[in-house]
Amino acid sequence: MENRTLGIIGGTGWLGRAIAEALLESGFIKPDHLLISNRSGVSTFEPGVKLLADNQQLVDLSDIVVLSIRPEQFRELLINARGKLVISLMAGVPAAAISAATGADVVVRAMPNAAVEIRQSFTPWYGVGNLVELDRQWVQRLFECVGSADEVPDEDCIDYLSALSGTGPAFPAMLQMALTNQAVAAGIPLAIAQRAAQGVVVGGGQMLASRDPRQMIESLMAYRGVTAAALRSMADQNIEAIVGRAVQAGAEIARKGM
Ligand SMILES: NC(=O)C1=CN([C@@H]2O[C@H](COP(=O)(O)OP(=O)(O)OC[C@H]3O[C@@H](n4cnc5c(N)ncnc54)[C@H](OP(=O)(O)O)[C@@H]3O)[C@@H](O)[C@H]2O)C=CC1
Ligand SMILES: O=C(O)[C@@H]1CCC=N1
Repeated sequence: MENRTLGIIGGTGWLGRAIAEALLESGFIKPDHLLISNRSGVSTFEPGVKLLADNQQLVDLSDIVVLSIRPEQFRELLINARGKLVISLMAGVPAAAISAATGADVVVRAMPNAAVEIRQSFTPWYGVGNLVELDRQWVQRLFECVGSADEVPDEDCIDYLSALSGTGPAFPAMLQMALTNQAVAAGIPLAIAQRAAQGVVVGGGQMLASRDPRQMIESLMAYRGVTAAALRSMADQNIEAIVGRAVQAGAEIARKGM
């Protein structure tokens, strides 16, 4: 299983590059079993990792092919991947469209997020076609090299989770900006507002790595003071519905196809 060659089309991009680096660092893939392709010919990988200009050559030399290009770039991609396991990271491109365009009978759709950079992505994935147990385990282990991963029960979960977890740092970044901007509007100096908001998002996020969010909220609400007033205001304005609509808006784009 470890001797299979993995080819990453778009392996010098944001996701592809971080995943490739993690696979090499963890020893999951040896440099001579990793192939990368892009259009520009620019790569900063160690010399053992082959950079190819020809996507079909990458496919022919690979057992497993990862598509880590943007959906609009996929429309121009011409490859025949019949007989290969194709793993797509693309948002909003259905497995059926990938099969039709590449000839691959077995397609895995996976949805990591930008936290692959720090090996803390959550990656849901779903296989279409006859994905054998060995490949299933391989895919799971591959994405565990960049964080945690789960096989999900159907392809629609991928479209929904593209908006929920594929967006990665986007929601926390939005919260951090809102906290900063509102603090500045309330008269707090900008640098202090920025540090305070970052402390909330980063420090709070790190605590939640090992704590249950409901218990955390209940513990802080028990003071019946500042936190309770702030959170009650959010609940009164139905924060869950706002979050739900935001995720649905993203999921609709993924379902509609890009
Ligand atoms: N970034 C994110 O947070 C997330 C991204 N995704 C999905 O992952 C996919 C990749 O995104 P991301 O890594 O951010 O994108 P990037 O734009 O960073 O990377 C795309 C890569 O593809 C290469 N490329 C483009 N066209 C071709 C081609 N025809 N043949 C070979 N290589 C090509 C580019 O290199 P060059 O220009 O040299 O060709 C580049 O290295 C997208 O489909 C996106 O939907 C999913 C979840 C999160
Ligand atoms: O926004 C996008 O389309 C991609 C997929 C999920 C995160 N980034």
